[in-house]
Amino acid sequence: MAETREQRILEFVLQNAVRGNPQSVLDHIDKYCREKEWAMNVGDEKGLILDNVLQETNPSMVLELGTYCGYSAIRIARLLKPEALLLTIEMNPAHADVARQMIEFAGVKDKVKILQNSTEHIIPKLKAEHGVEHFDFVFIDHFGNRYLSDTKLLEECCVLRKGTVLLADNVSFPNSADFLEYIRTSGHYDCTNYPAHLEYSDKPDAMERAVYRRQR
Ligand SMILES: C[S@@+](CC[C@H](N)C(=O)[O-])C[C@H]1O[C@@H](n2cnc3c(N)ncnc32)[C@H](O)[C@@H]1O
Repeated sequence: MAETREQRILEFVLQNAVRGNPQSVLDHIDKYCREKEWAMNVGDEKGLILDNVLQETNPSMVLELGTYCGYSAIRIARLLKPEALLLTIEMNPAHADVARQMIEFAGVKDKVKILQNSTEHIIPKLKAEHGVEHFDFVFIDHFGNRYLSDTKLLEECCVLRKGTVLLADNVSFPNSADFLEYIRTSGHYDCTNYPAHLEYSDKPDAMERAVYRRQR
């Protein structure tokens, strides 16, 4: 048996899912995490909110903070239009390695670029080193204590523009309270809350959509 939970999720997918079929990969990750071992993927319930907000936005450039095993990256990539791209940032090399294999197996690797380092290191280099002009959609799903500082960093680095949609997961948890207060009261965003449940559980959780209102 593989040593880490993330490797065990990958092993289950490689043995049971259909190669090149993103939905089959997602379904098998959900099955494993519901039946065998809980894991911090956005999951199927909040995944539907992610799908809907992403499809409404119809983005060309997408950023994700927190790749983990690649579940949400695959969810996003499978809905992107042909020329669109997802950059996803992951600081843990073991997680990035699992995600790379998961994304390759799902057949969406041409749509996803994993940037392996911490968000605070990568965000300031997005324009100079990764050719980014701006993002149309940002999925914020790393650790709650970084949500506020990284949102302000995205603003300072001018990678948001009027209409950019931020979608943040796990906003019911106390360590993202400063983020919620900022996006709801700064006047920079129009916000919508989506009540849901923590992945693979019946505990309450929520996502927050924040549409950037400022001109660059
Ligand atoms: C909740 S998981 C992401 C789940 C993933 N978005 C999904 O739904 O499949 C959070 C991930 O963020 C990573 N992370 C936390 N803080 C980070 C930071 N400052 N920079 C980059 N990655 C970070 C963690 O290592 C972890 O893999």
